[in-house]
Amino acid sequence: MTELTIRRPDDWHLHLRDGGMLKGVIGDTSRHFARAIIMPNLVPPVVTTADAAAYRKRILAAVPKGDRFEPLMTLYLTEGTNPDDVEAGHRSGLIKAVKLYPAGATTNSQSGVRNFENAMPVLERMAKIGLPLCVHGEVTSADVDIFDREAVFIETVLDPLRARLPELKVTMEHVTTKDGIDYITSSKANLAGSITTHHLIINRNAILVGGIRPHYYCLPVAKREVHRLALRAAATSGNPRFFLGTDSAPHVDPLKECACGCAGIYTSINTMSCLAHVFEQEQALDKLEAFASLNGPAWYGLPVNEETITLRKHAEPVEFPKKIETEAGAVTVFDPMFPLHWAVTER
Ligand SMILES: NC(=O)N[C@@H](CC(=O)O)C(=O)O
Ligand SMILES: [Zn+2]
Ligand SMILES: [Zn+2]
Repeated sequence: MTELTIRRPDDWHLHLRDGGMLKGVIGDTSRHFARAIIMPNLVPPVVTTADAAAYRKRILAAVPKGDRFEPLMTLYLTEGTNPDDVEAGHRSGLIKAVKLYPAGATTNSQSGVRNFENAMPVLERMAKIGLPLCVHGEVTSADVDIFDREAVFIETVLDPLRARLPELKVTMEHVTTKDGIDYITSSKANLAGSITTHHLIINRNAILVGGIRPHYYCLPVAKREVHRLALRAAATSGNPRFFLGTDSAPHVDPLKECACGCAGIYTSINTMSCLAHVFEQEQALDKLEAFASLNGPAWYGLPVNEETITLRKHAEPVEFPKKIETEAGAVTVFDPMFPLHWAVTER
């Protein structure tokens, strides 16, 4: 197959940041994607419905002319979040999910949840009104190895929470382990998972072999090969519980290339090319539409996109810039370490 037309995809986990960075990255998403779940981990975070409404306006103002893009807004869950504000935001149509960051788990998560008891009133309200909870599923205790943090989170936080609130819809975001995949597959209802582009392509060797490579560092950190293979099997299976969330997370190069670099990989610009490559390798191009365009809307209760995009396989490799320039500074683009031949055809 050398040409594939699918419904226009959506990105169910995206960092757009703000200001000059927002302006520099938004076009790489709106070129291919119709909608995206927008992560609220700004500084300060997007905590209230009013914050989300203002951020949505800034995003729409930055969308390049001619692109149609709908930001799906989320709220950053804190121990002080007001359940009435969350419900009002959801009922108005603005708020599509609430995001749980365990405090200290990842970039800008300082305002996240330390004591889950304090978040229960909001979580109970969400279960009642059917508003999904998106989770960064890692524990943060110093005694848990960083490669085990997802598995330990499932066992000690997620499973007890779901037992206590079985009606709460939970999206386990950026699943990186076989443990996560198995947990989702074996659950009966109200649990789904997003998978990033880069976790389908790299394992932990990419970060550490032959020198330390900060542009492959993200959280949750890439794991062993056995986990990558489990992610690929899940993404290409067609199982409606799994869908694309790129977790494209731009940081300017000086903040990545230093003694204590930020976590995050920038993939918006070449995600669809990378995914077509992966799905072709797995002989599952016929499942790409389910993963990128159908399963996510079904989970979030939204209509699928009516527009389509066409991917074409070129004989010569398709080149992407090594870095994009933004007003905030240069951002290195994810390098899959193999030539890309698939590209979205220009409209
Ligand atoms: N994925 C990352 O490595 N980084 C994200 C935060 C997150 O999604 O955990 C970011 O905001 O930079
Ligand atoms: Zn995260
Ligand atoms: Zn993220």
